[in-house]
Amino acid sequence: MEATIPLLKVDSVGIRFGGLKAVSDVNVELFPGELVGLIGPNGAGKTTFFNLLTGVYVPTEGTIALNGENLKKQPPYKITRKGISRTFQNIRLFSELSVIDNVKVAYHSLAKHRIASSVFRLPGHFSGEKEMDEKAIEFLKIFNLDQYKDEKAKNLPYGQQRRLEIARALAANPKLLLLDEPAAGMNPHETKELMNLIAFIRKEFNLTVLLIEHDMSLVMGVCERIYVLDHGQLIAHGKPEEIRNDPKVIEAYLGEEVS
Ligand SMILES: Nc1ncnc2c1ncn2[C@@H]1O[C@H](COP(=O)(O)OP(=O)(O)OP(=O)(O)O)[C@@H](O)[C@H]1O
Repeated sequence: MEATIPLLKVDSVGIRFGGLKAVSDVNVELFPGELVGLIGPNGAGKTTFFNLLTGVYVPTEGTIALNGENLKKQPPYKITRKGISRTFQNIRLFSELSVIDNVKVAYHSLAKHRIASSVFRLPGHFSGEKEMDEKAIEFLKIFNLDQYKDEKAKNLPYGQQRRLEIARALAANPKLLLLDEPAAGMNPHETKELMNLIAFIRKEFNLTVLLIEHDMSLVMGVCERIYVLDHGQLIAHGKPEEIRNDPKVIEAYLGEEVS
């Protein structure tokens, strides 16, 4: 089932902020095609871990390798080019740009570092604006957003903005997609649709997906494996049923719903 060579290998990674070990001695392996959850109580270090994977923070200890290549000290735009894309806990769209331009920005982030300013210039691998538009509309169609392509991103309802963020991340052609609470603020119907969509794009684009999510039943329902962080350390990892019954996880979530 699992390939023997991990797509992502995180070895004893950690980072300190002053006296606080926000992430400490974390080991994670993701294999091609997996859909894996990263859970943990508030302040456990989940978003910091994503920031380490994407070059926003440089680890103070340990190594991160994508397809065997060490990513240490690579800036975020280079890591995106190498195949790691993400969404953010708090939506970070270019709110004044149109929906389609928000997707096209992803192509430019592949071509060069100057993102917002370069929206109307052409990266080398597209022969023209028309081809770029067509490709962007293909992505928007997958997320049922094509009819809003000329709307400013800020005018979309919240759930659609969240979907647009994923469309943009996907347009950067990732191997590994990191989703930081993609269903936050969505109603149960939108959440279910989103999870189906994530399952669909994973297959369609041969993605590996690492998903931070607070909704336990959702994580347990869609993820094949789950890592659990608490106070910056991994306290458990395994299949959903193993995680659900793990005493350390239950203790970390004391008072919260685990299943
Ligand atoms: N840039 C920073 N400087 C100082 N402390 C930070 C910084 N970024 C994160 N932290 C701290 O690191 C710890 C982990 O934060 P992080 O946001 O990664 O947790 P989280 O698991 O994503 O939490 P939540 O579920 O609430 O989003 C927290 O104590 C946070 O205050």
